[in-house]
Amino acid sequence: MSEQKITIENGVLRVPDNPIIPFIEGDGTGVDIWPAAKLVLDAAVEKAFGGSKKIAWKEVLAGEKSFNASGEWLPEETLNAFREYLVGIKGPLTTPVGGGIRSLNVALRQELDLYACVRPVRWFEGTPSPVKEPWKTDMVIFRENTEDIYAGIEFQQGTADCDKFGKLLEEQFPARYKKVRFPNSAGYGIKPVSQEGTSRLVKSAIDYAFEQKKPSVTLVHKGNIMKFTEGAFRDWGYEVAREDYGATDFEGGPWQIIEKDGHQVIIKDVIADAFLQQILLRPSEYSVVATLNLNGDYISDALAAIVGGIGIAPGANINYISGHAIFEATHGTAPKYAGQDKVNPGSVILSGAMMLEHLGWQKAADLIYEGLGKAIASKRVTYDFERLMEGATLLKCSEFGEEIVSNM
Ligand SMILES: NC(=O)C1=CN([C@@H]2O[C@H](COP(=O)(O)OP(=O)(O)OC[C@H]3O[C@@H](n4cnc5c(N)ncnc54)[C@H](OP(=O)(O)O)[C@@H]3O)[C@@H](O)[C@H]2O)C=CC1
Ligand SMILES: O=C(O)CCC(=O)C(=O)O
Ligand SMILES: [Mg+2]
Repeated sequence: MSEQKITIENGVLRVPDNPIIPFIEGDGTGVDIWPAAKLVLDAAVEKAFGGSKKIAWKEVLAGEKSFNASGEWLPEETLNAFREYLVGIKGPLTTPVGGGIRSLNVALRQELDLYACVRPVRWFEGTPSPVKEPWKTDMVIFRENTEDIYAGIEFQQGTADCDKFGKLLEEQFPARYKKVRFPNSAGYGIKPVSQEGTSRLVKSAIDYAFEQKKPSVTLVHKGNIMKFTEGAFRDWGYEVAREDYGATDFEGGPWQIIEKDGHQVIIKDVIADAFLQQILLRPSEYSVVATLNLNGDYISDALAAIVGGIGIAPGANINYISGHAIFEATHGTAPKYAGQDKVNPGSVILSGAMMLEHLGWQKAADLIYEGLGKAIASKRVTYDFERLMEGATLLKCSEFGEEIVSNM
């Protein structure tokens, strides 16, 4: 078997039996999680395909490991590897609050134009949950990944640039400038939201809903307040449903309905704050969720908490057109646990299972779901679950990986 690149032809991935897959170990708990995840992914592929398929892992550096080695946080070589090999996976990377480097996670998404952050939220039987009926939460978040305030256009209070920007506002847009409550001590952030960015994200959510036979796509926004960004997201979302999918008014509108190949998908919308209470009160009304970058960040952690926490919340950053994808957990580096072989490796493992599905290696992904499900059901779990379960056995991060493998 020779190591080969994954390629894309006419929008279809061509996956060799021994694909080269770049990975970033990650900062903080990355050193604990990555080896456990690799063990599980390799074992699942081996078991599913009896040795006829195998991932050729290629380590690429980013974050603290890279900075210590070369003085660079995100080397061009790493970006080029993800560009060249199309599909990769990563552990979490640190982002300092306030000053310092901007998020490397966000930079990777922007550099590769990975416009859809796809985060499925499902409950595994036996997982401890703060709600009474966690099985009713079964959603997939499509978070716009390249725009919104994550574009990083900010002006720091007290700098010459900030003064210049304030002056521009004052001179060119005096009525709006008057609305700035404390102009002499304000910093500013800009929130770009475009029709192109919205349309491609909402399309990927609608396509997914048809592929997976889901009943609805809900556009989550705060369009009552931010009319020309969040409100425009809603309007453009409905527009793409009508213009690209032939959607028609549902019960008089603005909700829409699309019918295709014997399946119906309702396109609806909800304001973000109402949505955050409804996911606790009426979760079964929501299925696929399309939303902007910041809303999606908040919503993914909130939904993860309902089904067991960010320790088992997976994700993928995908450009459905170019074929580029980087799979990664929803959680961060959890620095207080770094190097303790303690945290739950489930998020990166399930992100890896999503990657295997993306490669068309469903059999291997299913083995991971089976192994993880059985490990949780037998109450042999890491600290985050053990502390909430009665009669559970506490496992280390590495032991939980081994437990999944032995349950495949
Ligand atoms: N995509 C990425 O790489 C991301 C990176 N980050 C970065 O990570 C750093 C730390 O961020 P922070 O806000 O503390 O968020 P984290 O997600 O790292 O941690 C918050 C809490 O979540 C729980 N948690 C996190 N990971 C796991 C796990 N694997 N298993 C079980 N529980 C887990 C822990 O809860 P408890 O204390 O209850 O045990 C932890 O204290 C920051 O630099 C941030 O910018 C953040 C999010 C995503
Ligand atoms: O990049 C970061 O530090 C945070 C990213 C994040 O919170 C997320 O991807 O959910
Ligand atoms: Mg987040």
